[in-house]
Amino acid sequence: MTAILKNFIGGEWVDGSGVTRNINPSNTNDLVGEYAKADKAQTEKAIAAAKAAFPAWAQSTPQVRYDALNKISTEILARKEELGKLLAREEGKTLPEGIGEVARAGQIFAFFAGEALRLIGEKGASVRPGIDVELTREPVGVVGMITPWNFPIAIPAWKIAPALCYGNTVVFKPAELVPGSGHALAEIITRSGIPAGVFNLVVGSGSVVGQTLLEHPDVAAISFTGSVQTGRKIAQACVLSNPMKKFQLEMGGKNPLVVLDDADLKTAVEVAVNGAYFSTGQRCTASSRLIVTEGIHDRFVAAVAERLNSLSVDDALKAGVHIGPVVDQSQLDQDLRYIKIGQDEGAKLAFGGELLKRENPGHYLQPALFTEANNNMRIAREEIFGPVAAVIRAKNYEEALAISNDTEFGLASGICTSSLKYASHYKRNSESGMVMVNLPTAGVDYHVPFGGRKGSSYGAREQGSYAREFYTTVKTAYTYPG
Ligand SMILES: NC(=O)C1=CN([C@@H]2O[C@H](COP(=O)(O)OP(=O)(O)OC[C@H]3O[C@@H](n4cnc5c(N)ncnc54)[C@H](OP(=O)(O)O)[C@@H]3O)[C@@H](O)[C@H]2O)C=CC1
Ligand SMILES: O=C(O)CCC(=O)C(=O)O
Repeated sequence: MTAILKNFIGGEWVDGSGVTRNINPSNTNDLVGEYAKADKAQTEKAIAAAKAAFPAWAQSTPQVRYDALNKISTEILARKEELGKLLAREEGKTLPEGIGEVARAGQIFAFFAGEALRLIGEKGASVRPGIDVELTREPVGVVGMITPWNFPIAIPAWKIAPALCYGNTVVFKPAELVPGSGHALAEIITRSGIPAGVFNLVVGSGSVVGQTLLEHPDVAAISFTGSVQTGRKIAQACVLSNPMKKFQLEMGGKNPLVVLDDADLKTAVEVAVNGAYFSTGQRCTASSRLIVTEGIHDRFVAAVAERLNSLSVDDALKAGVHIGPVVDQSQLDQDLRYIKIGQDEGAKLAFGGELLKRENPGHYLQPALFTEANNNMRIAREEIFGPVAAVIRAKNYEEALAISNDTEFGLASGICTSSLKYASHYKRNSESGMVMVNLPTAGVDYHVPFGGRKGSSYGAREQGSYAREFYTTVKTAYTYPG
């Protein structure tokens, strides 16, 4: 029997009013851990603690914030193998992917440690004589963070690190499905020397903990990553709350990868397979639409199928595994539902899509490749969020670009080509927030902005120094020295 891991509220580890069980998707007999589940009253306590801690933290020096963030980074990086194993065990990413995600979280904290020292204001002259104008950035206040299950440490890191860096206080609600990495991160943060109340962890459901954060007048801002459906609810709640809350939403994608006749076939296949299927396709940046021109189409499809056939789908912790399990039964049901929808719509299932049996009971799905799909099919329009991609044939670059942009989403996009002309044109005309040339649509850097357009994102960009737009508010001060 392992102990129930507690929530962290106002500088203390506290019991919850229920328990969340964290199950390993590679082996559903394996209980990763049990976590105290917070209720509305405890969430309100966390908000009150964050509110009380805000004035002092907002006034803390850049050195204090640098030291805390740097300490967090150092511990995360020192423990990346152990934490990566926990992540792979609870979410189903492969071990190298899990370790990579943990390292990314450590690097994000290091980046924002430095960023704390770089935040300086601007001074200028007024249009009126004898008056000075100063622009400074101030923290926003208590920030509520609602995060998804697919990046259980990197996404919390890229919200919590900038929030603390710029002087905000935090109430963090990880996805209930994968509380382990969030809990481990919280433990590390509590050892960083930040004062009580500056950071609070409340594990619990979206409908209770999440909703309380949305409704509470003392929460100044909400940073959310997850589904479009929940994102819309969050937007409405933030606008209706009094006072209105600042919010940023990172939601779904239906990311296109264009493959042109002049692409290097080997590169295109690796880019497509990595972008569409690695991390079990459970990335908002995954390439779920492969838009391929006539001249390379058949060779590309055959080579992708051959590559998929060579991949090992198995327990995320086993050495040599390329693709781990789907995160849970409900996501697996969704993936299977869409595979059936694709077949019913007339697309051809050219590879995979079968449930797989492995040594332990887990949610194993063979990566699925559809061909003969068109862009009006539901499998080409709706986010599936699993190891499923559809190849759409295009006559030429112009048609490929039009199909690529014909979507309600606009997170990431990519093109494989050896033509500078088409690469440059695509970078300029692709309606997405992040565009890749001869690189997978998924798997981005941590020091530059992350975010999309259209239905994928709302509000200020995350990551890099652009994160300050969300986590600070600008003050314009006028002085007449007399
Ligand atoms: N863009 C992305 O990165 C992601 C997209 N998705 C998409 O969403 C689909 C469903 O995944 P799911 O996990 O259900 O996504 P959700 O959008 O439901 O969950 C994301 C986060 O929002 C919380 N939440 C849910 N409902 C509310 C609410 N009413 N108020 C406040 N917070 C809430 C969840 O809490 P709880 O702990 O209760 O789940 C979780 O922490 C996937 O199949 C995929 O298509 C999912 C994850 C990430
Ligand atoms: O592709 C990446 O590196 C990040 C993807 C992501 O943030 C997501 O899937 O939510």
